[in-house]
Amino acid sequence: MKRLNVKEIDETKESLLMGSKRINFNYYPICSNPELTVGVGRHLDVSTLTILLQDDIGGLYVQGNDDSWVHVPPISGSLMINVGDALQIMSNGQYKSIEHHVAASGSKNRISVPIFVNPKPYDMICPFSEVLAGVEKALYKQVLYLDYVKHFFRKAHDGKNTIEFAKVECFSEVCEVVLLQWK
Ligand SMILES: O=C(O)CCC(=O)C(=O)O
Ligand SMILES: [Fe+2]
Repeated sequence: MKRLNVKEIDETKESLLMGSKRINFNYYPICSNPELTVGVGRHLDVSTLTILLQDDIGGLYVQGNDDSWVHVPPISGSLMINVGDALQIMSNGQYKSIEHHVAASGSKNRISVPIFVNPKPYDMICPFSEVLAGVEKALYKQVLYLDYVKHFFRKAHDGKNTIEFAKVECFSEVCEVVLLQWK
């Protein structure tokens, strides 16, 4: 992961990047009016990375640059890999989690089984000291990963707003985070 500026993934970083995994089973029943239905509302994943084996049905949309939705081409057997919020935080925004939503299909039932690769629940996450080297400020503060996940599940799917929870709000907090990193 070049943009994390780390040469080696040691045990601590391994735990932070991939210390726990979670699997979802999503079932989208066939729907005669898919445009009138919410499959999964717009959201960001809280993971480091999300891995999803694709089928040939489709329905996953990711946010494009100009606020448009781009349909992920359903290439059966391919892996879709999404960056999640935890990696955005730990990379100080060098990797961006991507907003997405899912629409039901008008012709087929669909099951999706995303694998979420996450920090451990009791890991404190914040931008890696390596990414902060030479950088003016930390964009995100230290948060307990479990608190972040709880915050996510407390809110309805609400697009980009989940990551606001970890944003540094004032300058003194920036200094604190940077100092902690250098100790
Ligand atoms: O069903 C999909 O294609 C993606 C599901 C999803 O975004 C999720 O479970 O977080
Ligand atoms: Fe998702």
